[in-house]
Amino acid sequence: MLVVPTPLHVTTPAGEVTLTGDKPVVVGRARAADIVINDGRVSRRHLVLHPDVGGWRIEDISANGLWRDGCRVGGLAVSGELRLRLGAVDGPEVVLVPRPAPPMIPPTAPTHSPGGAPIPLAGPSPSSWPSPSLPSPPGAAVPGMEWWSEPAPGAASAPVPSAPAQSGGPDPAVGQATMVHDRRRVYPLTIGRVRMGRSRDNDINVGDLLASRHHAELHISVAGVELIDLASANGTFVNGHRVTRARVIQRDIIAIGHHLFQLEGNSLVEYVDSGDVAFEAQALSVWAGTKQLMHDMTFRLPGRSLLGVVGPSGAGKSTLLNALTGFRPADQGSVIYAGRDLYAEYDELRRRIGYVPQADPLHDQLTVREALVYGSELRFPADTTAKERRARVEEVIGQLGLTAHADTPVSRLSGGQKKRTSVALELLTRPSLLFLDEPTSGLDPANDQSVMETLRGLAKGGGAGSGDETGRTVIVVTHSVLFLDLCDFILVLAPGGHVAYFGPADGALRFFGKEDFREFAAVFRELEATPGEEMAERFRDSEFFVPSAIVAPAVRKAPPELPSVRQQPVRAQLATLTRRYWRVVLADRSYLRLIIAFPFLLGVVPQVIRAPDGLRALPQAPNTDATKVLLVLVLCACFMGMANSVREIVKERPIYRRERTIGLSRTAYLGSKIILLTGITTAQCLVFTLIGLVGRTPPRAVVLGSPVLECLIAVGVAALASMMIGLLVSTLIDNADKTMPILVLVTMGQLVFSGGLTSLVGRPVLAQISLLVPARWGFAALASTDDLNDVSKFGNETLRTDPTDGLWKHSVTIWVLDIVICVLIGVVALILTAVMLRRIEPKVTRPTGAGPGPATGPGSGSGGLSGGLSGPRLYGTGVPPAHGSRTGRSMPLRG
Ligand SMILES: Nc1ncnc2c1ncn2[C@@H]1O[C@H](COP(=O)(O)OP(=O)(O)OP(=O)(O)O)[C@@H](O)[C@H]1O
Repeated sequence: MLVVPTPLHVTTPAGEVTLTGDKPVVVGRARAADIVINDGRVSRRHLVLHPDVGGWRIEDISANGLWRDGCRVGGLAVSGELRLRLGAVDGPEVVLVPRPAPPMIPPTAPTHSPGGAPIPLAGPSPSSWPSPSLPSPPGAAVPGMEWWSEPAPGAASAPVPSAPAQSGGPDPAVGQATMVHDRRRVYPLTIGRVRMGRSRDNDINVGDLLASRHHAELHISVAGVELIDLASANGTFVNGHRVTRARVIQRDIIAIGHHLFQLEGNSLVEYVDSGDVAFEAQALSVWAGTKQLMHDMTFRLPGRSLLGVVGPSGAGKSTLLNALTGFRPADQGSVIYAGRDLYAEYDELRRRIGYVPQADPLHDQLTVREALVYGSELRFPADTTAKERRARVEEVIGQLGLTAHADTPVSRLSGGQKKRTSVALELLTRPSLLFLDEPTSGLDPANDQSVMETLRGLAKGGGAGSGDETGRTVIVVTHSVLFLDLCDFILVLAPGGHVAYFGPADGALRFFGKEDFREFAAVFRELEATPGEEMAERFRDSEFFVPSAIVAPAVRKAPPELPSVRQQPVRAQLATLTRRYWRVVLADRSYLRLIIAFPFLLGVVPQVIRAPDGLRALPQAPNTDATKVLLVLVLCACFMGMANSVREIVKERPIYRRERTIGLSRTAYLGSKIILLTGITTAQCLVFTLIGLVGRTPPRAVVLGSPVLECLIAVGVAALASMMIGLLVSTLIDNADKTMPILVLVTMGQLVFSGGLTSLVGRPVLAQISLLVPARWGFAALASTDDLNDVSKFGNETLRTDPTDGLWKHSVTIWVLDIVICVLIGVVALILTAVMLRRIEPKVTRPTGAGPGPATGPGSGSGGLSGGLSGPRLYGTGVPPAHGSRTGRSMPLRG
């Protein structure tokens, strides 16, 4: 007979669980703790619960101790109910209640589920909850599922009878309270499998385009509930983290798209994140080195709010936007969405964020509908049908009032319509939070007003029965103040990232003593002239400041590298992007005409050179015309290749940056460029080389039997390698205007280092540099085919004193070497381009070493808003906190 350890019921701010295992359990703030309590007063590893014979023992391993009834206590044995505070007299409470021991179990007890398969025992997900030493005996409670009714033998597929929460099990009502979203449906669970997904043949139909057709499966047994992701495109999440397989217990939040599920009693309750939830910034501070860019930024927005963020240039608006979106998380503080920590659960919650950058991420050549269709292909799982995507596209077109312009190219839209198209692109995935960076910049007042009205409409939603029932939180950073009265709340930033005002729009006018927002320019001047701390102090001392809560600042460690949010396999993305790129090329008629005319026009250039003797060797004189013809050939090809590509990435920067955050694959993006540009450049080279070589073909081939074919290959690889260099340049520069001078410079460099203008043999530095230049190798391959050493009589003491060039040798090895090295240069340029592309991608994690960290944080820093209070303030909105406020929220237990 084995002794089953006495169960211990543990209640913490992080949730409740009954421990039945025989291994010690660590409670602390560290993510690696078995029970994680996210509170600054709790040590990373605060206490250990040791199972002992006949009970449990507590070991204190904290810095600030365990507190009981106002006194610090050391290690204790748990004999009855024990209430402890961690880290301080008023620290988070842990309640320990021993439960009656289960019956003695014979060692031969079954170790398998009724179905026969071994089932991992339930516990907090994802995996490392200490599991009991023995399986649950028949009739006994299952760890983590003590509320679960035991099925009758053979009743595996029968519905689990509804059972009231037993003592010791979590109260279903409490679990319910942790969820602030709309409760939609309750699914009674049965022992067996429950499949969830978008398709109607699932047990639970998830009506969300972000869900895959067959998305995930719940395996329910007496031992617990296991969640298995069915290789979904968009991922299955438990408590904010993507999982492929995880055990779930009460209060764990399972997320599939916007649909959230929780075990409540013996049912699975579905909630839908419709966007109508509170959003809070809590004590956000950002540093760049030792400079603090943002000070204790704290505010709370109820659901369906439109917030306008204004402030003079350099006040910190972009810094705030980056912190709120998680693109560049704050060094200190939290962003709370629907009661959940955005940074901690970013992997899941980032998918609820829509972000419209200042530069519209749109291809001018595409129509509104085309832009949205391609956008939907990139954003939705590969198993969505074109019909499903099309329906959503038409829905957002209608929602944004773009129906009349659906087939208009983006280039012909007004500024306001263009901005609405960018917003439509974001709305495809129904984000609950929509951020816009200066959407009205450059717009006339009429368009400015129409965009702001659109944003207000998006915040409020269309009401019951509409396609957009509940609205969302919309945060707009703007320089334009004319229509700020359309905002529900205004956040005025003072230089240094201080809050100069936060509250209702009309309150801002009264606070700054203005009649109208048109007078707000004077406010900006005042903000620029006054230290940020002083402006913040003024606001804090005013009647407009509503301190509604005090929260402890949370110092954040750098978030881990997150997996990609890719919805589509790379191949599918490659196909979509290539089609879109091709459509863009076709739609731009003038560009299309140019790339078609290019090879014909350039092909004439070598023909202008008089070469009566063609490319052949003359018996008694050097044929200098041959060198000129070959040089012009290779140079035009290099120019053409680079000209094709040098603007391609820089002109699409805003699109690339935005699409990267929604899961665009770098490989697919670069691949689509390479495929199309290679096709265009190769076709151009074919035409151009054939025209250029009319009447002047090298007499003998080296390798392939056809001198023309060899010339085509030599010209082609030089052009393609130059094209890759063009892409690299396009990645490195930040402005398309810089492409022209760089193109000229690089082409001149290719001319000098080609070896056709002047001999590079025996010229140390020049010779080495030339080895990196595609024109050098392309020209060498042409020269090898033509045997240019002989044709130009190099090395012939009596006719030309120039030494022969080893790379021009008319030999198979040398010709192949020339081609291979030229190809390698292209490959290296491509690899560098892929590496350099990272530089222009939005950063989603804090750079290591940024900011002085907690030790020199706000408490010991410049003072700012925190002077006088024990923690940063939460500026209330003047309205009651939404039901999603953080207070009372249970954090999930982590394994
Ligand atoms: N990496 C950095 N290092 C040092 N200072 C920085 C850094 N990034 C931003 N800043 C400074 O932080 C302040 C806030 O910058 P931010 O771009 O957020 O302002 P902004 O209000 O968005 O300005 P604008 O309206 O001109 O876009 C500015 O003074 C800026 O110079």
